[in-house]
Amino acid sequence: MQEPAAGAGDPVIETHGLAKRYRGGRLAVDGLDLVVPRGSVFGFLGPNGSGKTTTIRMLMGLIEPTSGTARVLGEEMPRAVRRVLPKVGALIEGPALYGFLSGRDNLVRLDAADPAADPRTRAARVGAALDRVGLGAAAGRKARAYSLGMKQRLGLAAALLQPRELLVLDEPTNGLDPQGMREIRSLVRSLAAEGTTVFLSSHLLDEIEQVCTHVAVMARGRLLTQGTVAELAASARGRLAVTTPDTAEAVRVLKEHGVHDLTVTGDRVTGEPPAGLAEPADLVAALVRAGVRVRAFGAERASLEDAFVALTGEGFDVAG
Ligand SMILES: Nc1ncnc2c1ncn2[C@@H]1O[C@H](COP(=O)(O)OP(=O)(O)OP(=O)(O)O)[C@@H](O)[C@H]1O
Repeated sequence: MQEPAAGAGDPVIETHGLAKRYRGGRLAVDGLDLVVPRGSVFGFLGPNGSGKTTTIRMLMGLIEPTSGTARVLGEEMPRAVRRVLPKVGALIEGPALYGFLSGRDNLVRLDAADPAADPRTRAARVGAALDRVGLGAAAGRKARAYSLGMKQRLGLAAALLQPRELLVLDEPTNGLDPQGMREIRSLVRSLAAEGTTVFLSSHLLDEIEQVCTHVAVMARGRLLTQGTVAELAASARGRLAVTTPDTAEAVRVLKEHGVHDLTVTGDRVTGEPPAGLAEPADLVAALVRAGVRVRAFGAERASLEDAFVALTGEGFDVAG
């Protein structure tokens, strides 16, 4: 059978008006238009309950959308699920592992369940996947003795048994300690460097900033924005910060010049610059003219967190 191949420039995931209402519930996903470029590390960011897992389930053909369409690797889901899924490695809601089997035997069992996997090359394939995730030395230990991070890596190894065009990882670092998180992140980076598109959901902003090239932000089932991480961070302007012993006078002068949302912490005054501010140095000159002793002045770098707060008016669980 001729398979319609997705071209190099086509998005790996594209949805139009994708929506899901669970029986008796409100819209868990509401009119989602998502475009995931090939070669990106795409962060799907949103607080718990914002609809990330529901979206991923629809993308993987595990549940039917209530309305709208989803294309994955150029094909309509869930209609083409059997053609698409072999090209996608997915880690959704923790890997299904047998605790009484070793890490290696878990992979052997999964590989054997894949009708397309050649049994003659199984041992080599399993060995390579274990090495890929750094579990080569622990391959003979029973999976129930694995740490959460090791289990997660074993799940990734399962997703990597076959070469994949796309990896879909639902909260891959959830519940991991910082070391486990670092391991998964560095694995994601190296997979991306080899050309695999990675779509990963997370409720952690700094995780997205560290590993992703692109981001889509979800809240209450709706997509707030999507684009490159750099674009989104640039859309939020950084705060101005002045270090001075004359904080009260500094606040007065800054307010006069349109700086708002001013806060004072010790000898530091920070605030939102006015919309039209072209030259922050003019503010320094004004402060100095008013006799404020300026010890330091700077514009803090806008983070993805600033952008998120600007979008939603809400704070965010940054470090997890
Ligand atoms: N099987 C289900 N039946 C009914 N409602 C559901 C079901 N699964 C999820 N929901 C609801 O849909 C909404 C979105 O949930 P979803 O799991 O997609 O969010 P999420 O962003 O992935 O959050 P989390 O990270 O907590 O899984 C929530 O209000 C949730 O309670």
